[in-house]
Amino acid sequence: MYRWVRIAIVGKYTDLSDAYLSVLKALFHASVVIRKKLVVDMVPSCDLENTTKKEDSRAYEAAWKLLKDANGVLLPGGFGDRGMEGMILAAKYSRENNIPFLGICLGMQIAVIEFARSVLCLPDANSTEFESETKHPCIIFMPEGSTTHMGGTMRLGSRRAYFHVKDSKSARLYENKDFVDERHRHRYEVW
Ligand SMILES: NC(=O)CC[C@H](N)C(=O)O
Repeated sequence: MYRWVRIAIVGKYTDLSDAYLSVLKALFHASVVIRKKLVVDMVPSCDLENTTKKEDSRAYEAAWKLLKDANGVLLPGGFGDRGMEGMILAAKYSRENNIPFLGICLGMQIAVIEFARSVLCLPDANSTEFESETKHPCIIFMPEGSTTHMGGTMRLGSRRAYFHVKDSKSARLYENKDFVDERHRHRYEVW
């Protein structure tokens, strides 16, 4: 048993202290339940990328060390393509090394893109948020949204999601209920 639990949050807003406040609070509550001292390392996703390796090798090494020292990796939400490839690298590293991983919002979409690229052998797989003409769109703009209006196109607030696979890991987390109502805040979804 470790006394500590080290979680790496790999995101693009790591400079903004309150950007991931709710995630930090949730991690803290979870650490109390499992009686471990929580250590959170903020890893700027851009720093995991090859461009940083060339431009600032110390930042690159530091980011990878934090990722490799983590007991768990959390990819939080976000918008736009900056730092996206670094998040994909973090998802790939976690999957290939069996590191407990949680992707929230954008983080979950990133995990889907990474799986499509690495496991389904679709190297061009992407979200249309980052590459509108991608050959293999696996995250797409939601049909109920509008491509022309920026305001009011977000799926916001409570939405019902049904579990199609009984006794899956996520269903078990919700005590095998038939559905859950969770808060949403996004424009894109898994195809
Ligand atoms: N909340 C989020 O992380 C948003 C994810 C993604 N940018 C979308 O709009 O779907």
